[in-house]
Amino acid sequence: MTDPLFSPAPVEIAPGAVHVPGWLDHAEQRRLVDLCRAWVRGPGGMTRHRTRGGTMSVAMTSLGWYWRPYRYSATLPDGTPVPPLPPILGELALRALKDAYGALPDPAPDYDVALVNFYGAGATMGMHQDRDERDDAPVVSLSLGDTCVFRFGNTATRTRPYTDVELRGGDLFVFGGPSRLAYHGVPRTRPGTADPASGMRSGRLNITVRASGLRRD
Ligand SMILES: O=C(O)CCC(=O)C(=O)O
Ligand SMILES: [Fe+2]
Repeated sequence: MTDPLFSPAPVEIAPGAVHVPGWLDHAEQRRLVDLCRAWVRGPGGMTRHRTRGGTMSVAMTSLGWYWRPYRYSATLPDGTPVPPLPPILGELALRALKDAYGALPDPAPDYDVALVNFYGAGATMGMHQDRDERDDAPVVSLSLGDTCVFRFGNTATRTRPYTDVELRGGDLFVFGGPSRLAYHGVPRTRPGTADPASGMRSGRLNITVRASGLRRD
């Protein structure tokens, strides 16, 4: 993606919230899909957490820190330490900021956690804020597999005004600055839309990379 003529163009959805369609090429998508398969087989496994709204339809694994509603911990439920964030995700997050915003903030954020979400057919995610981090670094979201409707709202309410964006496999979405605490959710996915060249036959994966602002001591 170095030729500017072929670079995907960022689209600003709200101040600080940027969608970059087609950000990851097929090889990068396949690499991430393979890594996700390995990560979900890792010590943290995949969990459908119970939240205030009931059991989530999305199955999740955490990397770097363990997330469960509504906090991060340095250990897994069995008491073992959470392995550090895979370096490739920190590197992708910084590249994402450069491409979405045109520049890297100084100092560069210290990304240390990622949540990997798997959406099978019918899975959705209700409107919520990502507010368990103590660092206001932008959230970097990577989508793989099936297309979804990503609803990006405002910081005051779970309801309108919001913008519905189609996120396809390979798309990047970054939200920071005035949009960092905007409500957002996934009201639906579009089963069967995954490009087989991405290495995904069905379902949707989403990886959000975040800076927890927490210290392990
Ligand atoms: O699946 C998505 O695109 C969004 C996921 C999300 O909002 C989250 O993990 O907090
Ligand atoms: Fe979120």
